[in-house]
Amino acid sequence: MNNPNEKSFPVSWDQFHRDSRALAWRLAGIGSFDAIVAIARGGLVPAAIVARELNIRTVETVAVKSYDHQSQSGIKVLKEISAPVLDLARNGAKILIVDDLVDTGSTARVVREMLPGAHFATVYAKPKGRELVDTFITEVSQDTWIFFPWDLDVAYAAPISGGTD
Ligand SMILES: O=P(O)(O)OC[C@H]1O[C@H](OP(=O)(O)OP(=O)(O)O)[C@H](O)[C@@H]1O
Ligand code: HPA
Ligand SMILES: [Mg+2]
Repeated sequence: MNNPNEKSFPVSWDQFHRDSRALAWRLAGIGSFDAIVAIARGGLVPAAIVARELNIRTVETVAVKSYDHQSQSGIKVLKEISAPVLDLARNGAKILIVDDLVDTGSTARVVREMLPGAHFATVYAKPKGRELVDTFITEVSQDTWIFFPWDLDVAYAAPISGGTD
């Protein structure tokens, strides 16, 4: 569904840390949260940064797989939200769901159904999924693939002119 992606948006660790901190600043202005549910795996890193900044100690995971490399496959929930955290939500606790990005919105839709009253936050958003997110930092176009720092390595880059250096 996202292939081929015409543009690429590589994100360094430094940039990702800054953007995740910016997300935490924005969330701090919205209210307080009792627990975070990170959507593993991509949501684990921003969730750790947001948890540190907002001093949230209860951090739960839900594992959802929707992509094989850049191709969207069927959505699979590999680990559900634990009963104690679902109970917290039922008893009125404020839950913050964190993911790295929303693309088509399939993952967000599935996790929102699990926690209907929760606040959904991502660092990046693409237009198709944007409406499913309450708070995000940076929007990129739908035909852009975001490369996260944990998927990258330092490598030679050919000169823009196309020649050799
Ligand atoms: O809005 P969508 O079209 O659902 O795409 C967004 C989801 O896709 C990626 O996860 P992925 O399924 O690749 O698993 P991962 O987090 O383990 O890398 C990303 O981390 C989001 O969770
Ligand atoms: O643009 C993306 N980058 C990384 N993972 C993704 N999963 C869905 N879209 C993306
Ligand atoms: Mg993910």
